[in-house]
Parts: sequence; structure tokens; C-alpha cells
Amino acid sequence: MNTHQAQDFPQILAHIEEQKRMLRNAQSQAGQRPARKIERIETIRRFNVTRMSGQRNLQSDLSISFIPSPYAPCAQPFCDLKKIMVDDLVLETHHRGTFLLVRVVTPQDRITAVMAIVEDERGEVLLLQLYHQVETTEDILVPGRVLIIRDPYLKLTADGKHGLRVDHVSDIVFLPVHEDRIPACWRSEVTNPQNQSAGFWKAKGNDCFGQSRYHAAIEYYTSALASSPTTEECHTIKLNRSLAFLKTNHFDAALADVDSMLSDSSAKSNEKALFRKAQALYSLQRYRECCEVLKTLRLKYPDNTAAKDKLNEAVNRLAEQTTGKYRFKKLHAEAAHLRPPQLDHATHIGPVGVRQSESRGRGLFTTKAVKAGDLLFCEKAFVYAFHEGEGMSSNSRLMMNLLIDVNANSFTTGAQPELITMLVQKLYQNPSLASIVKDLHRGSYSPVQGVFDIIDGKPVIDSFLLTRILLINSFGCRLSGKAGPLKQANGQPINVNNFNDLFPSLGIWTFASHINHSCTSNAFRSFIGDMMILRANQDLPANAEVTIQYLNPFNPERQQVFVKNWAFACDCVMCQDNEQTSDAVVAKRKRLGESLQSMLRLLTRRGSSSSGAGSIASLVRKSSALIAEMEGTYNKPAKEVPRLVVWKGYRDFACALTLGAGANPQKIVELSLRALRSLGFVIEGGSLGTNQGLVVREWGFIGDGLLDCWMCLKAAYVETRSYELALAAEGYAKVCYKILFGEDETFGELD
Ligand SMILES: C[S@@+](CC[C@H](N)C(=O)[O-])C[C@H]1O[C@@H](n2cnc3c(N)ncnc32)[C@H](O)[C@@H]1O
Repeated sequence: MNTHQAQDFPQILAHIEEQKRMLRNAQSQAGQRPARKIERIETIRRFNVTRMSGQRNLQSDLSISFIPSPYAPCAQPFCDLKKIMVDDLVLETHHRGTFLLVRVVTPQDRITAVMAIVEDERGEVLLLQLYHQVETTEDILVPGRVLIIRDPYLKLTADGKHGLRVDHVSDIVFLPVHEDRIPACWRSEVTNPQNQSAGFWKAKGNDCFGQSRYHAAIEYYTSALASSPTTEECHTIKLNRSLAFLKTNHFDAALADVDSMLSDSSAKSNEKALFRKAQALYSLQRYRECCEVLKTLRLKYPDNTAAKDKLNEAVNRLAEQTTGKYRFKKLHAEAAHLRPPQLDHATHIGPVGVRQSESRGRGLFTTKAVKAGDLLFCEKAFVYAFHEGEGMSSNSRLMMNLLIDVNANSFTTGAQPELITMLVQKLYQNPSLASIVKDLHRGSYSPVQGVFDIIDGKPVIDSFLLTRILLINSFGCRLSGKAGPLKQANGQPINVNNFNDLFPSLGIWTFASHINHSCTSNAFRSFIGDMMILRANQDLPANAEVTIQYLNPFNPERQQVFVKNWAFACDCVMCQDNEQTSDAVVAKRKRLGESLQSMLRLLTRRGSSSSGAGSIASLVRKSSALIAEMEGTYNKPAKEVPRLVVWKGYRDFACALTLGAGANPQKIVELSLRALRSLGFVIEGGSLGTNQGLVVREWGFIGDGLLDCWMCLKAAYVETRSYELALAAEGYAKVCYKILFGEDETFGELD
């Protein structure tokens, strides 16, 4: 997770201060009636002017959202709520145990929230702001639409006015037109909707479906089902509605519609119902059941070619799920072209399971012994928000999305607000998936009783609970490990300390969320599109706790970030050693590292010119002396505590010699082996001219540049015609590649 402290970014601090001032002002008016009432006509006019001018988004590329103070969603059934009117509302108050019935009177506008002016039955108007609504081509708030707001919350807005704010999607009930909760005076659309036939509503549903207005179609089909359809009509309407549900990602609801049809023996044909059932199961990643349904369908309707194709897909997914065998080149090709790169592949869980760890809550453990490079799991993201990087996105609104936590003085960047909305909607639309996510909640936030329960047919969703779950469990990710370091459009590498460069893609992988952190982790994660691949980076026995690095261990401030973001302090060997290392030693290592780097720059330059062999020898001597001095600053053996500064020195030294014309293979081999040993690798043999072979007995720390080191080693062996050694080095390079990039099918493409 990318959480940053606001004090480092003056432009954010200014927003936070302004927001705090507004909150104080709002609090001082809590419980009061809104001071100034603006005429209905003027309220609508002003809203429409702002909506049509579209000025807001042009001012900057920044889209800022604030995490508001949490409040609970309504968890009471409608029958227990008391009706109130707009005039009853007071500021900064949650009107618990009540509901407002309103009708939309303007077209919608959208910034972070979807907004429109609504009126109550007395014609009193108010601004309504709905949060966590996905952006689709279909408007949510259209004039004439009637809705119920449970436990309405009247809030002062940024410009000192007021409006209804709804953060929980389950606090809103959109009423289908036939509903008898819609007052007679608002039933103007059709003369008397309650007297209309099922066929009438079905036709309206079909019209909307034809125009890709699937949400509207669902409401009309719902009205049709409530208008006493014949059994045959009921089947057709459910079939149609199930397709609209599939189009809008309501897979649970689609399944319920077709299941109720399939359980009715009077249905004439169940070909379409079976197919839609299979589609819903596929989307819920229930591939085994999906295959069973499609096999039944194929038996009964052998000419159905769509079923044949879908069965092929489902069989492939089931094979991935059970065997963990993927065609990784195909995955890369899909990730390169699909936008967003959400791949249609299954999750495979390998030899790992979730158990209680000693002092870290739950953790992931091996269920059998594994080798370095073995696949532990390959998981498809539960939710995934893609951000292509600065200057590359066609959607500028996503370019600088900030989510500010005013209370914590911190902010998160990138696709975070979008990801929260995705999570909220996915669970609201598919309550069968709630338990997976609910299980990931930790920390002090206590949700209200009844969260995720089904009330009045829909689950109660607490968006603040889901935000907290997301803050702890989301991972930033690259499009692919092979993409190398993140680059800006101009080709410059991205500077993570630069405000403009902090916007990665984000996702939640629910199984991966159980992995605890260690800077000296024994597993490594990589990504291809929205698939996370986890491989062991060393040989592990059965029942070993699997760990990953939440942050780069080269980050000197990581310990503070662990405490702030995840409420733990890392006690790995490297962090313990850091604590015991004096500032003077840290400064000495830094100084030696800088001197070495300037020496290596000279070496690379001299090496590429034909003259200066003498000075090359002296540069090599001086560089070796600097590294030897660095080695002297460590007390513990490298096998116990990886020596990251020394490692970087050896590796860069070996690479400088490989790049320069004065390359000395003997020296490169020596430096590369030392580099690996400084990371804790236990290596037998490998020296030139000894006939000892090259064997890695124990894998060490895995980090950036390790692959280069193996490749330098291999090149030096080839140069000295030590082909056996070169083959062994290439084998280890390939394992290393597999660990770092998730697969080794593309190893041969390395230049
Ligand atoms: C993504 S979750 C990992 C799974 C978690 N342990 C569980 O019980 O579900 C992150 C949380 O795990 C705990 N954690 C992770 N690594 C840890 C470590 N090295 N030491 C202590 N706690 C750790 C912290 O509570 C952290 O907020």
C-alpha cells in the first residue's frame, strides 16, 4: 500500500488544513437547521449551471477524496424505519431509524460522487451525493427516479452549503416504477403503473436492454415479475433479467434467477437457463460446477456451439486451478494488450495453507517441502484498479487520484478510491463473496452488528469497514515483472520520492493477504496483469512460514512505515542488525559506497577506450580495497545477515568489468561469487580452473540485480570456455528469473 505522510508534501497539507477548517465549522453547526434556505428554482438553476460548465475538472488533474469520519450503515429493515421530510433534517446529523422518500429532479453530475437535486413530496429540494457508485454509460440519477434514503445524513458541503451524503450503497433503495411505496402524485410516467401487465413491463425492459441500459432493464423486469405474469412469462422474464444481471456483474442474482427457473419442471426448455447458469458460475470462478452444468447442457443440446466453446474455456480454467500449469507467454501477451489487464485465468493454490502464526496473527505455511523457484500460488485479483503511469493514461481523471485521511494526516495515491468503489460494488452485487473479504478485517474499527447481513433482500455494506480492509490488504503492482522499473512517458525512470510519480495500479488478492512480512523473505511475488505469482526463493521444509517483503529492504525508513501502515515492527535479522549498527557505521558504509561508485564510473569509461590499461589495474585495486573496507563494517556472517551494501558493491564492480574492454573473466567470476555470498548464498565450487563444478547449497537474499549477477558469471565462464560452469550458472539464472518474474518460459528472450 502506498500511504504517504502529508508533511512531506506542502500541496497536500494545504488541502488537509482547509478540510480541517471546514470540519470544525461543520461541527459547530451540528444539530442546527440549515441557516439559509435557497428557493427551489434557484437551487436547480445553480446545480445545472455548474453541471453544464464542467469547470471543476479542468482546474487540475488532481482528483481528491477525503476519508470522512466513519459512521455505520443502516442495518434495520425498512418496516422499522419512520418517514421524515426534508424540512425535518438538521445539519451534521445521522437521522437514525428514519427514511426519506425523494424524487430526482435534475440530470446527474459526477465528480467523486454522483450528484443530483432531489425533492420530497412537498417539493422541498436538496442536493444528494452518492459515493461509491461505479462509472458506467448509464446514469444512476435520472429525473423522475424515486428512491429511499435510509438513516439520512445532512452534511455541510465544501462550499458552505448542505446536502445529503450517502457513503453506504445499502443506504439507498431505488424503487422500481411499479412499487406501491411510490406516491400516487409521482406516478406520471405511465398513467397507472400498478395496473400495467407483466407483458407491458417486459417490453419496456427489453427496450432498455436493447439500448444497453441494463440497470433500467432490471428494474422493469422486476416490475414485470411483480405484475402477476403467467408461468411462461415468468420464465422468459427471469431469463432476460438474468442476462441483464450478468451484464452488470450481479452474478449471485443471475444464478438465483436461473436456478429458480431450472427447479421448475414446467419450464419448456432450459437450454438458455443452463448456459446463463454456467456463465454466472464461471464469473464467480466456480469452474468445477460450471463444467458440470455445461456437460449437462452439451448432452441435452449437442448442437449448442457456444456451450462447447464455454466448456473448453471452463476446462482450461479448471486445469489451471488444479494443476498450477499456465501458458505464461499467453498471459504476457494478454496483459500487454488488455486494458485494464484483467486476465481470464484461474487461481491456483499450491503447497501452502493459512494457519495461526506464533506472534503475527495468521500466516501462510508450506504444506510440504518446496524448492527455490517452486510455485506457491498464482492468484487472480479479487478487485484490481489499473493505472498505466503518468502521461500514459488516456483517462486523466485517474492520473492523480488522492485519498486523504485528515485524521491521520496521510494520503494514499493512485487507484485507491477507485478500488474502494470496486470492492463496495462487488460485495453489494455478490453477497456470496462477502465472507472471503470480511475475514480480512483486523484492527480497532468495530463495524455495527448486522454488517453483510441480508436485509430487505440486499446485504448491508459498510464502506468504512471495506476501506480499512483495503488499506491493510491491498498491494501496489506493476503490469508485469518483466516491464522493469516503472518509467515515465519520456523514458525517465520514476522517482518514488517525487509527488507526481506515486500512482501505481492496486489490487486485493485475498489469499495473498494472509502472508506476513519479513525483509529477508523466503518467497517473492511478481505480477502478470492482475495475476499475482508467488514463488519460493529458497528451499523450504514443510510447515515453514512463508513471508514476503511488504517494502523494499533498501528503504531506510521502512520500519516507520510498517508501524504506521500495518501496526507492526519488523524483527527480521536485518532489522535487528540495523538497530545494533551505529549511525557512524551507516555513514561510513554510505561514504565507501559513494567512493566505490565514482571509481566504477571511471572504470567503465576507461574500459571502453583502448588506452589506460595501467590505470584500469589501479582502479580495480582501489575498488577492491573499498569493498574490503565495507566488508569490515559487518560483524555477523553474511549467511546470517545479508550484506546489502557490500552486495551492491560487488555486483556493480562485476558489471563494470563486464561492460568495460578491460574485462578480466577471472576477476569477474571472483567478484560475482563474492556478491552472491554476501547475500547469504552458500555456493560450492565455481572458481575457474578447479574442476569443482558450481552448486548452490543454499539460496540467499533475492533482490534487484541478482539476475545480472548470474548472467555476468555465465558470460565470464563462456569467455574462458568453462562451458560446464556456464551451463550451471545459466541454470541458476533461470531459477532466479522464474522467482523474479513468475515464469521462465520467456527466459530465452533475455538480451
Ligand atoms: C496483510 S496482513 C497479514 C496477515 C495477518 N497476519 C492476518 O492475521 O491475517 C498484515 C498484518 O499482519 C501482521 N504482520 C505482518 N507481518 C508481520 C511481522 N513481520 N511481524 C508482526 N506482525 C506482522 C500485522 O498485523 C499486519 O497489519
